[in-house]
Amino acid sequence: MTARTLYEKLMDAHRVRQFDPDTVLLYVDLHVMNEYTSPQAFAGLHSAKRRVRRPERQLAVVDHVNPTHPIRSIAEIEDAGGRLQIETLAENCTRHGIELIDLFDPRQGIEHVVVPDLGLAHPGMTILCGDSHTTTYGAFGALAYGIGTSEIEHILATQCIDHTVLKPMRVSIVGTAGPGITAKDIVMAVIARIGADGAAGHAVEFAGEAVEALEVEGRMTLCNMIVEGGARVAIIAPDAKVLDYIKGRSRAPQGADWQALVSRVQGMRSDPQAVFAKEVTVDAGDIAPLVTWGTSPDQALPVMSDVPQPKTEAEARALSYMGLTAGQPLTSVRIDRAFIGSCTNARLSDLRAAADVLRGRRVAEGVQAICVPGSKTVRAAAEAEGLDKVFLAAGFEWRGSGCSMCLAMNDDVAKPGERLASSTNRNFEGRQGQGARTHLMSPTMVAAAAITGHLTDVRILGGPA
Ligand SMILES: CC(C)[C@H](C(=O)O)[C@@H](O)C(=O)O
Ligand code: SF4
Repeated sequence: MTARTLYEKLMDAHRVRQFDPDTVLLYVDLHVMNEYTSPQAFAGLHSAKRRVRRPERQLAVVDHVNPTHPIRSIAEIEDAGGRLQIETLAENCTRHGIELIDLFDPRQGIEHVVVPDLGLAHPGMTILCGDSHTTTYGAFGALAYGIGTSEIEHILATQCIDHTVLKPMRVSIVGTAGPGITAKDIVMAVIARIGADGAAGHAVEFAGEAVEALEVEGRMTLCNMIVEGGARVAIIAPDAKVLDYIKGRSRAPQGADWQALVSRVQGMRSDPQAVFAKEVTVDAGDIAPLVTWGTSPDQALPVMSDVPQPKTEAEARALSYMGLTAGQPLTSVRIDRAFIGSCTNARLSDLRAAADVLRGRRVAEGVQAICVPGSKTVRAAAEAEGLDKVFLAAGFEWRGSGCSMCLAMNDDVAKPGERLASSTNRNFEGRQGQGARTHLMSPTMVAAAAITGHLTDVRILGGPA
C-alpha cells in the first residue's frame, strides 16, 4: 500500500464517493454553525423543502454579533441585524431539533473555543463549519475546515461535503523555542516566512519537536492561524496530550467509545514514507516575539526590529494606513487599545500567561484594555483561579464571551485612527473598526504593550512585577 499522509488517511476513512481525482464526497462527523453564516443556508434548505438529515450531528453557537457587556435579553441588542441573526438561528434550531448554545447558556463562547471546551473534537473526525478558522480542530488530529453557505446547506441536507483534494504540505518546527516564545510567535513566524498565500491549496501538517512540546491549546493556535498563510486544512498527529485534554470533558466519549478512540489514535500519523508536495522547516530557536507592522498577517517582524522600508506599493499603502514611518523602531509605536481575545488566543492557558505579565502591574495611562475570554467556560475557569482579579487590578476590563473586537461586527469596535495591540489573527484594513490600526501579537505581548503603552518585547518585562 502506498504511504499516506494523515490528511489522506482521514480523507480515505470518510470517503463516501470519489467523483474524480480531485473531488471526493466526505461524510461529516460534526457540523458546527454560528448565527452569522447559517441563516441563508437554512433559507435555501427550506425553499428546497428539505429536512436536516442528521440533527444530532449539528451544533449551533452564538458568537459573532453578540455584545460582550452584560445584557438580560436579546431585545437589548441594539443592532437590529445582529438581533435578527441570533433569533433566526434559535428558530432554525428549534424547527430542526438542533442543539443550540445561545447567548445565555453558561457554555457560550466563540464556536472554536466551545467545541474543544466540551470535548467534542476528537482525533480522526471530520468537522466542518461555516467559518474559516475551523482548522483549529486540526490540533486534535481532526480533518476540519471552513465552508461557505451553499456547503452548509449541503451538509444540513446530506451530512456530506464535496471536498476538493488538497496538496499535503508539512511545516516542521524543529529545535526548542526560547523563553517567552509562544505558539502565536511560531505561527506568525511561519506565515511571515511563507507569505499570506504560501499554503494556498494545501493541507498543512505541523510536525517537529517544538510542535510535540506544545500543549494542545498552543497547537490550536497554530492550526487556527495558519489559515492566514492560506492553508485550507491544518492538522497535527494526535498524541497522549490530546487524549488527556479531551478526557473528562462533558461530551468526551465514554466507556467502550473512549477505549476505541484511544486505540485508533495509535495509527493516526503520516507514514514515514508519505510524500508532501511542499516542505517548510523553521527552527524554533530562531524565533523572537513577533508583531505585525502592516495590514496583512504576513507583514510581521521581531518586535526589536525597525519598521521596514516598503518594497512594494502594497507595503507602502500598508505603512500609510498604519501611520508608521520606515526606520522607526517598532518599540516606539504607541498604542491606544489592548485586546486579549479571539479563537486564536483566548483560552485558559493564554489568559494565565497574560495574567503572569500583568500581575502587580498597571495598564499605561490612556490605554483602554479589554480581555474577552474565549468562552464562558474559560471565563469561569479563569475566575476560579483568580485571574479576573489580576486583569481587573491591572486596569483591564473583564468581559463576557464572543468574537468581540476580533472583527468588530458587534458593539466592540475601535475608532478611526486608534491603534491596537491585539491577540487576534487578522490585521486587515478596518478589521477592528473603520480606520483602526491592528498590530497582531501573542497575548503576553499584548499584556506587555498594555503596561508600557507601546509595542514591547515581553522578555524585557520578565515575569510578574
Ligand atoms: C464571519 C466569518 C465568516 C469569518 C470567517 O469565516 O473567518 C470570521 O470568523 C472571521 O474571522 O473573519
Ligand atoms: S474570534 Fe475572530 S477569527 Fe475567531 S471566529 Fe470569531 S471573528 Fe473569526
